[in-house]
Amino acid sequence: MQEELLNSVVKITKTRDVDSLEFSLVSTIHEFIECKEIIIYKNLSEFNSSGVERSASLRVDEENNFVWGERDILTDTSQELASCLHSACSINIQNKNGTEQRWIPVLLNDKPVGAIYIECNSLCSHQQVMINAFCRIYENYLTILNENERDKLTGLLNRQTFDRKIKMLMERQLNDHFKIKAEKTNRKIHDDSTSWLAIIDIDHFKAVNDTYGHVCGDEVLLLLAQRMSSFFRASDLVFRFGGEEFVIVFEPTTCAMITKRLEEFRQTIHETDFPFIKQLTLSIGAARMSPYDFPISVIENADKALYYAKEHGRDQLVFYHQINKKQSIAAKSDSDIELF
Ligand SMILES: Nc1nc2c(ncn2[C@@H]2O[C@H](COP(=O)(O)OP(=O)(O)OP(=O)(O)O)[C@@H](O)[C@H]2O)c(=O)[nH]1
Repeated sequence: MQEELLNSVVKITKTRDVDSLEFSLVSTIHEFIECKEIIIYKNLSEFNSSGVERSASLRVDEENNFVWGERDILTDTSQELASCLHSACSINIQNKNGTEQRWIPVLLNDKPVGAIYIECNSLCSHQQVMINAFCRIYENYLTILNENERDKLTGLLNRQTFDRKIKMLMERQLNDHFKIKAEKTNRKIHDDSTSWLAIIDIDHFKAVNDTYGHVCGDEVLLLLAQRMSSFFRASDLVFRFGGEEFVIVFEPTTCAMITKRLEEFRQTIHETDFPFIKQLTLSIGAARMSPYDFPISVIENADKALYYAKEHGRDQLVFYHQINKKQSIAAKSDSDIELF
């Protein structure tokens, strides 16, 4: 038993990213305690977003099959989960049928950033100690991984995390794509719905630093990052790519919807009063991300669109698929001028 326990600790601490850590914790708890359900919840308000995410989850169905759940953003949470996240205290309910439900808070720097839900038969004291120990190991390791995955200044996901997250997203998208293809006869498909990648770059940021100093520049970056986290959905991934450049990867949606969201954000920032500076403007380059694309080529496309936006007056959103059209229109009007 002791050897098994030690092996489990080795398994948990072997992971190198938060997603694998969550799966490792859930499967380890399940190995030692026969649970009906285990769920890891994330409190998104700790990452400047709203709501609660149901992250890794495992359920045992009526035929005793293990079913891993899909990630989901919850619009409504149970009262017990809400008070566990609010009070940072464990909540335990004993049911009449001999089962129990537990919500154990997960703390990061003393703040409740999530909770672990366990539904199982009544636990003996030895099992309770073990569960609490696993949760604390998870919490300690999460603190280290979180520091590695996030940018120190803004708290957004960092450049290093991008490659791994994007690979996972592309794999998921490809699976969904095949699933949808298989179901195509039964479902109405929005063919325009794909993922999108946008690069958001602050205009003339060097002037902000040069005029008001780096501390003010840092404050502007932090405020903009907070705005991004609260404006976009928690399921959209926001990265600080470096300097004053941010990358957002959007869940599948239509071109019309993504245009509306990005334009609204650009306009909101245009109208926001930042400390010291009168006005901050953004240039945005965006590109479609289909399941068969290489991430590097999607970034290159978004970067070309961003370059076009910078070259053509800044403070605007440009899509990669629009550039050729815009260029041929410009070439046409140039030749029209030459004719006269
Ligand atoms: N305060 C602060 N400044 C940063 C940070 N990282 C990069 N910068 C600054 O960001 C500025 C980027 O300048 P440029 O690449 O010339 O871009 P820009 O002035 O925004 O001009 P355009 O992008 O062409 O509109 C440089 O002055 C960097 O020093 C940071 O973490 N904090």
